[in-house]
Amino acid sequence: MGVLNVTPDSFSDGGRYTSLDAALRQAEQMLADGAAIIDVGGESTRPGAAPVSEQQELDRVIPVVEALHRELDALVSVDTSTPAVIRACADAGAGMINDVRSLRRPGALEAAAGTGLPVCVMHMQGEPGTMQNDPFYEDVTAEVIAFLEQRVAACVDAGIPRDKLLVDPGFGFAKTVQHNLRLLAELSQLARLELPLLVGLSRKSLFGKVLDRPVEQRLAGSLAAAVMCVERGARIVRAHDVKETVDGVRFAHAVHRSL
Ligand SMILES: Nc1nc2[nH]c(S[C@@H](C(=O)O)c3ccccc3)nc2c(=O)[nH]1
Repeated sequence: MGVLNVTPDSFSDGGRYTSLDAALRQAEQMLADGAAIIDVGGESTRPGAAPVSEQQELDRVIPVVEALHRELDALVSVDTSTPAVIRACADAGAGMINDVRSLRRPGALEAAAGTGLPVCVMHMQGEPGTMQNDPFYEDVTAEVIAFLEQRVAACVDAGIPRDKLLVDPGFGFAKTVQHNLRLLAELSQLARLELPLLVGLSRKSLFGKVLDRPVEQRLAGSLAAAVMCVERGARIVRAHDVKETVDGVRFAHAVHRSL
């Protein structure tokens, strides 16, 4: 899953793709590099980021989704929590909803159910603006699993078939370094959910803290983590550096096929 940030303040490519043409070129490159999905995000979930209005999010995301669908026929995932954006993106040709808030906003469950699209639900405590203020867990892995089970049940109750759901532990969302490391070490336990596992670690501050690397020097750490996640059952890896990540994942698969 290649990351296409169309927010002016997304931390790793700060607004480089605000122009539609640049976004298309980047998406085309990621597909050529082996991405199966392009994840389009119009709301920066950076801690402390200014909230984006619904219209701003629509203006950023819809033209990109339409162009990706029309020009590249790509499987487009939309990183949004906003019901109006969920509906508009489905109409514009999006193929998947990726909501870091797990459809907890009022109307989001109904909007997602109405689109018939696959949905990824992700663990996060609280909101991006405050989530890193001293997050606490008795057992982070058990609590992430319980949260995901609860969101899966809410989606099924809202009419989203279970076979349209994916789960994601939400690395870097409301978690300390220790929480993230523990969650990765115990990632195999999420197999209990019996749903496809999506992970997103690419270039996150976790690598800055553990490896003391700035965001532009986190490829090695991100690749190590991607391979570790695949070895522990991850089926989709959300990444900025698609070409390199695809090679790492392909190599991990080759090793597993030898068994
Ligand atoms: N499903 C799924 N969707 C995601 N969207 C993101 S935004 C994140 C980033 O690093 O891109 C981010 C976090 C904080 C600030 C900026 C960007 N992370 C995930 C993830 O881990 N899983």
